[in-house]
Amino acid sequence: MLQVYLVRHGETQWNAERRIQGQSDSPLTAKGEQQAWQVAERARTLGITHIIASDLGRTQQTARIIAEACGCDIILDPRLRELDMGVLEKRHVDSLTEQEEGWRRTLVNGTEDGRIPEGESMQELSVRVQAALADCLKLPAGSRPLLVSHGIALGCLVSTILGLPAYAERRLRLRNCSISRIDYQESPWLASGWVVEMAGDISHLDAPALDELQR
Ligand SMILES: O=C(O)[C@@H](CO)OP(=O)(O)O
Repeated sequence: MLQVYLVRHGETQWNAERRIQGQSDSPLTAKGEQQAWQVAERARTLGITHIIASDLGRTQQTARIIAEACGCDIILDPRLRELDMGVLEKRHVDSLTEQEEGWRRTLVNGTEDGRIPEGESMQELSVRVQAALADCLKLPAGSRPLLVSHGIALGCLVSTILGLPAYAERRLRLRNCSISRIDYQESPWLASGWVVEMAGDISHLDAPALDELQR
């Protein structure tokens, strides 16, 4: 049975300031680095064989810390990037105009193919993160990959495995440096496929970050 671990990157400067990142980027805070070391310490005990990370700076920074602890190389995969939030990237969540807030809600509330102008739909996000996950099935037998990605991207992956719409990610709290695990289960009796073993576990963290975009 293939076990895949999912880790959201550590707290960043813009997470702490409640600024929308998407595919824009800001560095980890000191607390974010500490979270990354703590999740790395936990990952070290899990027999991780591959670290596959979104190519954005914050995920690479987190992945480097985990890779050092696990003694693995990092494979970068742009399909694990955060949802492209178009013209709202870099904006403070409390500074949005009524119209901009409407665009954000279109996504959050799951309007079919809703997107922020110049951004990506949840459906598009879902297709690319699922493709990245499916490629884990091509790794050699006995592999145990750990994916380093983002709040909405990982939430979308877990939601869709559960058979929920991609926008159900808002109902899942995946804090910075939380760990989730999904397994590919082959079963003649139950339907074969991905199974969620745990989601959003932060028991290894001394200083969990707030879920910064919650209101
Ligand atoms: O892009 C962002 O602002 C947040 C949204 O949850 O994602 P992450 O911090 O995980 O990249």
